[in-house]
Amino acid sequence: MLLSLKNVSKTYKNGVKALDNVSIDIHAGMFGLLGPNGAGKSSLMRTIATLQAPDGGSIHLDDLDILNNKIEFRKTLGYLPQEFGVYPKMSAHDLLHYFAQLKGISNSSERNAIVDKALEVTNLSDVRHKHVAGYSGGMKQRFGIAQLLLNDPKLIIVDEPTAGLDPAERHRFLNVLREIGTNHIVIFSTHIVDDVKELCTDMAILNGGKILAQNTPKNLVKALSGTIWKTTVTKDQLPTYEASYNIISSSFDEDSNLVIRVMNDTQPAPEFIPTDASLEDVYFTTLKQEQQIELNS
Ligand SMILES: Nc1ncnc2c1ncn2[C@@H]1O[C@H](COP(=O)(O)OP(=O)(O)OP(=O)(O)O)[C@@H](O)[C@H]1O
Repeated sequence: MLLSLKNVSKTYKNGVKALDNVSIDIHAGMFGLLGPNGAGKSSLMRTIATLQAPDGGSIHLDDLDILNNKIEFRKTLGYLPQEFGVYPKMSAHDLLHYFAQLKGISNSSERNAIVDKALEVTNLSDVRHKHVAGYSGGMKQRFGIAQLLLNDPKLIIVDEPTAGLDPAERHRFLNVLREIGTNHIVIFSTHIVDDVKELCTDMAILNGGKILAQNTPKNLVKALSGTIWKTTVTKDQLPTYEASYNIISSSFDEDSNLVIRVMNDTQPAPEFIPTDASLEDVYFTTLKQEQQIELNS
């Protein structure tokens, strides 16, 4: 299974270029689309979901030209938007049966099996008779997944599902995605680096509507190996270090020391010690390099 985008661009009427010549191949498994607010993630998701037309480019799911075969494509698509509707006071069980009927699954034993499976995969079997309207944020997100699993989609698109979830709910939700990611293409957008680190077999970093990097999280981290250094500084020293070194990030450690991380091919100064590269380093250096290219152009 392969989703292939070639030169996909989108400029909104207000002149914002949300997608700038995006070309990317996405295989079965969990694909993480990582980018800051306004990067173009939702625009890309909506475009792949055929909810908005790009100005140019093509998108194929295997041999199917999806932009010219929307109806056929949508039968194989499960899309969970960033914000989805308000639910009526109906139980998850009844609501899923209702949606399954709308999707044309009229045979009741077939429908029972499909609904039971969707509830099981999303870990909602125990709360199937509770009203969805009263569910927590995380349960609602999982219900959204249960709903899109009803028609056994090949491609699942989930737009920033972990935003606003507490750590336990986030963990539960990521586990559900991990389970369905084994036999579907799941594209999942987030601005949380840890989501991608924990979950994805392939990833891309998007900013300014452009794909800045694509690879497995492991390979991206490996590419930075040997170039990341850290040292502790005082708050007063920070501006001097900022002026002299390529600081990727700064944060406080468990002893409340301010630790800076720097990218450099060789040891920047004697006080720096080498440290393992992280996916966060990859994310920040990629965004920073892009910023520098923009400034120099
Ligand atoms: N319908 C629209 N009309 C005009 N501009 C838009 C529209 N939708 C998005 N934009 C702009 O396009 C750019 C990309 O937005 P998009 O929502 O795709 O980014 P995002 O990465 O999903 O961000 P967020 O995480 O904040 O949702 C932003 O500058 C946004 O303001």
